[in-house]
Amino acid sequence: MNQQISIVIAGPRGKMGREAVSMVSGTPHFTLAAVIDSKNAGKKVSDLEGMPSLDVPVFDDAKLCFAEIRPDVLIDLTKPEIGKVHLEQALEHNVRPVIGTTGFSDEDLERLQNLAKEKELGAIIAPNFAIGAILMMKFAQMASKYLPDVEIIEKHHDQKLDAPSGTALKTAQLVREVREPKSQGHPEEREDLPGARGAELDGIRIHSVRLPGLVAHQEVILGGEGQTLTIKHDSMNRTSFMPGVKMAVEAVVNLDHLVYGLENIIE
Ligand SMILES: NC(=O)C1=CN([C@@H]2O[C@H](COP(=O)(O)OP(=O)(O)OC[C@H]3O[C@@H](n4cnc5c(N)ncnc54)[C@H](OP(=O)(O)O)[C@@H]3O)[C@@H](O)[C@H]2O)C=CC1
Ligand SMILES: O=C(O)C1=N[C@H](C(=O)O)C[C@H](O)C1
Repeated sequence: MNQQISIVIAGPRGKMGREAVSMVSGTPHFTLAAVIDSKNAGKKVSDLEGMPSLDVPVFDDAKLCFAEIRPDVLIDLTKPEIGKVHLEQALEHNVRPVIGTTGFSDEDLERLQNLAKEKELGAIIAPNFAIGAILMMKFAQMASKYLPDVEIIEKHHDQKLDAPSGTALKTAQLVREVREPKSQGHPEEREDLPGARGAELDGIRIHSVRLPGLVAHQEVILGGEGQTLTIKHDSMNRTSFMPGVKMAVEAVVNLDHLVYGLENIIE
């Protein structure tokens, strides 16, 4: 029988938060214990516009919420500067965080990894919860051993705050693990318009597109002599992320350290 897991969601009115509220409240062994919403303290989820009729309290302060509710897991789907703070506060209150919020630097990750280690508490930071996107990243890593010239094009809706996307960064980090840093393109190439060659991580170029109409899409293009390989993933809607969120919640309760990337859970 599945273990009953008590969950708090931060960012419930957001595009991802709404999907998460629906997934958690519809999963028999999950209990939605509270939500964290900085604008609606003291209300119930059922008072929030367009939300399901749930008698679940709304807190504006994460620390207060964790102290009063004592949930097993926090799901954070807010924005970069808030996600980091919530993760730390969750660990301080012995709550295991599942963080979908993107925009973490290498320094942030190291600090948070150390904090989870000190507390011997599970935590997951997942730049992308979609199983197809995780496979796309793994396939790109495998392919870059043989075709080490790699460029990433990520395309998102125009409400996205962070660039490059967490997925593009994670892809570049996975590629970096298996290939030497290298300079791509002509050694004497120049940018006649700054930014024309995109952002760069150890020589891997990342190009970020933001347009209305898009959801979340990424292509990894690898080039070799006389050939290219394109690995592409598209999320058409945000329900595509929910099986991964569910999997992360089920996994984090059995972890005693921070895991960065769901590829470490599905293997
Ligand atoms: N890992 C993954 O697979 C995915 C990750 N993401 C990431 O998830 C995050 C959210 O994305 P998305 O839902 O599209 O964004 P939205 O802007 O739609 O939602 C963000 C929500 O966070 C809320 N928020 C802001 N500050 C706080 C706070 N202090 N406490 C509680 N809630 C707060 C906002 O509320 P308000 O209206 O009050 O500002 C808003 O409702 C982003 O970082 C995005 O990159 C997105 C999709 C998939
Ligand atoms: O903001 C989004 O929408 C998404 N953010 C994540 C990212 O930065 O990679 C995951 C997905 O691409 C959607």
